[in-house]
Amino acid sequence: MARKDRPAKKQTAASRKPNGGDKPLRGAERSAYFARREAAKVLRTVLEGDARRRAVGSIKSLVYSPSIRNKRATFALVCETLKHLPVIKDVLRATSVLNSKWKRQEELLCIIAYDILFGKESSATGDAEKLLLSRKDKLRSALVHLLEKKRVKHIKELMPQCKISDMPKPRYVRVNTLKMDVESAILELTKQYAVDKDDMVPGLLKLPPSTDLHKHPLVLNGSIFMQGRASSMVAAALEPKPGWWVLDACSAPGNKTVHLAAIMKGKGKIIACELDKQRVKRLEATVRLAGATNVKVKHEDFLKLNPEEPCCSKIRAILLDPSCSGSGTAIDRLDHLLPSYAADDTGNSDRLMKLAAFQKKALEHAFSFPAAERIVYSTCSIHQIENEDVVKSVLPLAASHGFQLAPVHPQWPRRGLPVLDGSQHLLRTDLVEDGEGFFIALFVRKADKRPEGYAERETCERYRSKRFLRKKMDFVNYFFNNRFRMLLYPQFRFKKQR
Ligand SMILES: C[S@@+](CC[C@H](N)C(=O)[O-])C[C@H]1O[C@@H](n2cnc3c(N)ncnc32)[C@H](O)[C@@H]1O
Repeated sequence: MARKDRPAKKQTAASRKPNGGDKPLRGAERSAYFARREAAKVLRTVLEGDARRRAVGSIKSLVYSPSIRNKRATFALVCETLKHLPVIKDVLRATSVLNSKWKRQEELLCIIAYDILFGKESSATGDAEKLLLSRKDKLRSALVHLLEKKRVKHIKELMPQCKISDMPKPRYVRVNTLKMDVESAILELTKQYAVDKDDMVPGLLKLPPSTDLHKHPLVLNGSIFMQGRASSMVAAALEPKPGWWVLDACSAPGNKTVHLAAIMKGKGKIIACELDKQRVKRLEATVRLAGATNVKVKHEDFLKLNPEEPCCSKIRAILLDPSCSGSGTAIDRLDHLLPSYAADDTGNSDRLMKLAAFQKKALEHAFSFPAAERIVYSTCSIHQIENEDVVKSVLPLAASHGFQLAPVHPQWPRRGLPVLDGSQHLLRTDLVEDGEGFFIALFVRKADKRPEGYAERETCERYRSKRFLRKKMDFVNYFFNNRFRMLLYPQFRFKKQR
């Protein structure tokens, strides 16, 4: 093919030569240049999603997508820039850098400004770098001026949200006893790590902070699940018995569903209800991976499940872990670095009130399941409005169905906020002390408070199964008593049997 006929090579960010392409960049310089551009792209997606309160993905998932080449450097740049973002924006505003031409590349300028002000100074490899480096002194004096104005000595004093995230947090894994026993899992994991058994949840193991198990064979084959301590307390608090019918009302991605299946030793039935179609796929994948054959996935709105339907009327335990603000796990997802986090922090935003209204409705619906004896309500939120307030608002209805609050993991030291009767039964985990903020409430219905119909139905079921057994025994006795006659006179077989 003649040279001029060859299709032009598609230019990617990495193949394009920065700085007009006259001088090739050295290795480190080149990777820093591209990491800044990749970080700017991720930062833009994250901030746009946050502004619309519709994240395309978490920071981690965006950085770890295949299109990002330099993942470590990009991740560090995005996180550090986000931590310093309000300060960086103030400095850029004070130095009038963000004119109409550069406004369109605001995220890139923020990344470079971070490097100049707090990181390693950028090399003058691109136009944006050249612009900010030419104003380096102005940027630095604007920062000094800002600190003086806010009456702080160090920039860290302006970033209280970063103190929590710097604390090391142990890695917890839950052994999936449907596939592997706890001792074998410990034996395997201790080949590489220091492993301790958790004293709260059976089968939960504690490993050193920042242990990376994402590619560990036991994780990949579903023998262990990377699940936090507080999250693992939820299914354990429900204590369903093997053989029960159980409902996981809002179940994707299914971590608690498969924990329930393990507690029930794979016996009985779990109905895993999920509204969101995409998340149903993740739920199904989790169930498959765990080998939880007694789980039936239902793509449905929990609020529309009819408690009188045959499958629902048998349900004896309900786990309700509805959508919530996620403020208790925001640190893991790095949400605390986002601008919207500060807005929600007051605990009274519109969004929180809408979530609380849904949570209340869902909990009220759970009480209407006729055979339900135990209901666990949980959130990964630190806000009272989603936790104690929801529980308090449903107490009269709960009582009218014969439910009352019961202690959740009584040995745990942190309990509910004292804003309702029975708050000592509620469980809270603390964002700082425990590294995550969860809330768990357990409602138990006394046997004598079950609706009349249920007691009758149960008696009826018991009666039916007894009658079936009796019939079976009659047949066996008949066969045994008449075996010789049957062999000699084939026409005699079953003649007399009704
Ligand atoms: C906090 S997550 C559940 C996490 C899950 N329990 C686990 O541990 O893996 C809440 C889930 O409820 C689902 N959801 C929200 N509203 C629902 C509804 N009305 N009916 C069923 N599922 C719902 C959401 O799509 C989301 O997947």
